[in-house]
Amino acid sequence: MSEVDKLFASPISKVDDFRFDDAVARVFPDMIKRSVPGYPTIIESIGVIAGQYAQPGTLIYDLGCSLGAATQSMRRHLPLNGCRIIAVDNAEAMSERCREYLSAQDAMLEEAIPAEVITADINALTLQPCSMVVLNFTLQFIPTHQRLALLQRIRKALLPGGVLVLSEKLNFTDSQTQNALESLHYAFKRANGYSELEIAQKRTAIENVMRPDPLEVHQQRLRDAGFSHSHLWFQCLNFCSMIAHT
Ligand SMILES: Nc1ncnc2c1ncn2[C@@H]1O[C@H](C[S@+](CC[C@H]([NH3+])C(=O)[O-])CC(=O)[O-])[C@@H](O)[C@H]1O
Ligand SMILES: O=C(O)C(=O)Cc1ccccc1
Repeated sequence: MSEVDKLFASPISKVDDFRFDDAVARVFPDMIKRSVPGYPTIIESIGVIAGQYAQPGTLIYDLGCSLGAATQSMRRHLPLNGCRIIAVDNAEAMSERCREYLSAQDAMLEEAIPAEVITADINALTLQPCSMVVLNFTLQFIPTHQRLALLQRIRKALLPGGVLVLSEKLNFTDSQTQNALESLHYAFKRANGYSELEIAQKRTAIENVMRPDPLEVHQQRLRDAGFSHSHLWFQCLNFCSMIAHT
């Protein structure tokens, strides 16, 4: 269903800001796997984390679900325990394809917990009581000044014992660390077949729309949002994932 990402392979006279449009949606599985070190491990582990923390009979949110990779993983790992997943994305190109992928999964799995896809802005969505929320590389696309309010709403919706899985690209305040890990990230992309031109043009496309924070900023913001404890459970180069507890 998915194609090879060649979106930035030819010279572009003026690189536009990155958007989750139809062209991106078509190549997204290939793009994210070749761009985010550790992505397959994170996706698989989100299913394992759901197995540990999703409470029977409750709701799980996958916010900024793209094509629903995290939702699919949770459905592979969770028993039929009365849980239900709501996957949300405001990009129609993504949410429409996400519905198709989940229907294909329905046909593959004999029984899976129900999953519904909503096309909506997660900043405007009323969150119902839930035991787990996934923000897998989504918060970095939310304008910085709106991030705390979103985390506060997630914290309020979570039931006692509930968790947030927050995966993000990281920035480092120490320039030596920043340069070393950024350079290794570009080496990772080259090793996955991206050219210097593709790396440079993609970098220009995302620089105004994706703004990574340092780990300490995330940890303080999670505390400010009311989470009692958060910890890193995964890091590969400048990409990480955290679990925040109610
Ligand atoms: N305000 C918003 N409301 C809803 N969706 C949004 C918003 N802003 C951005 N998005 C959506 O967040 C997703 C970010 S991709 C997530 C990968 C996925 N989680 C995965 O597990 O494969 C990460 C990446 O491409 O690096 C896109 O689909 C956006 O449309
Ligand atoms: O490609 C990059 O450099 C990234 O940081 C990750 C990414 C992956 C998919 C869409 C946008 C950004």
